[in-house]
Amino acid sequence: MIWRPPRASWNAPSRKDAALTDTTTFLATRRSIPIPLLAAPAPDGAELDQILQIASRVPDHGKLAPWRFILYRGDAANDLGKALAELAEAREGAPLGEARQRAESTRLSRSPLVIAIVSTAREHVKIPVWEQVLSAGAAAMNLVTAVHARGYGANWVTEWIAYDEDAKALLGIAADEKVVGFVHVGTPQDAPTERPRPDLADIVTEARAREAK
Ligand SMILES: Cc1cc2nc3c(=O)[nH]c(=O)nc-3n(C[C@H](O)[C@H](O)[C@H](O)COP(=O)(O)O)c2cc1C
Repeated sequence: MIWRPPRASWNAPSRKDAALTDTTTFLATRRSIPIPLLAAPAPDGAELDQILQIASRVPDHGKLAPWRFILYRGDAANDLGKALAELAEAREGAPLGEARQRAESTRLSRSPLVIAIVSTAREHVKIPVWEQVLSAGAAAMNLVTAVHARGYGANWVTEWIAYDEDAKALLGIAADEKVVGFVHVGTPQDAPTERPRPDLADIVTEARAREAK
């Protein structure tokens, strides 16, 4: 069933409460979908534009927009997969086995759409690079959330191609840019199983006032 985002009305307290409940349930139950379960269709046109708009609507100290998105789909995804397989083969100096050949050549076409989130953070007089990178992470998470909110599934991976300069160049990513993630997008063919989540007791502490002298 497609989860439809509530139309929040922030002026009416009763509607607001209802909207927040729905949003909370959505956020509390969202899960990544394994890539093999992401089939066509993927969002496109105005729906994809809306997802990308939401991804770019994130906290961004200094309004630098220190991130960008690249879409891989269709013939381009197939062709770039072949190029990645050739690169892997050249690296290893021997023909890839059948399974490996398939894995590399379908790296960007296992799902109907892959969206790279690229950090374009650079030194700035006021805004630390760290904060620019954090904003890019927020953009990636907003993208994942928006995809799920539209009733599709997403999975955020990096894999070797995120850290290999030759692979990055093939994919249109400059040496001074960093891959935040490749988000695979499609229509879930099955519900994912839940995974263990951290215990709040392990990750939350309460700050205490200093001891009185
Ligand atoms: C930056 C980043 C990189 C990741 N790279 C990979 C990866 O290369 N391969 C992989 O199997 N999972 C990777 N993951 C984890 C998947 O996204 C994983 O399916 C996800 O953590 C599931 O979380 P969820 O159940 O909250 O959706 C990565 C996660 C992050 C945040």
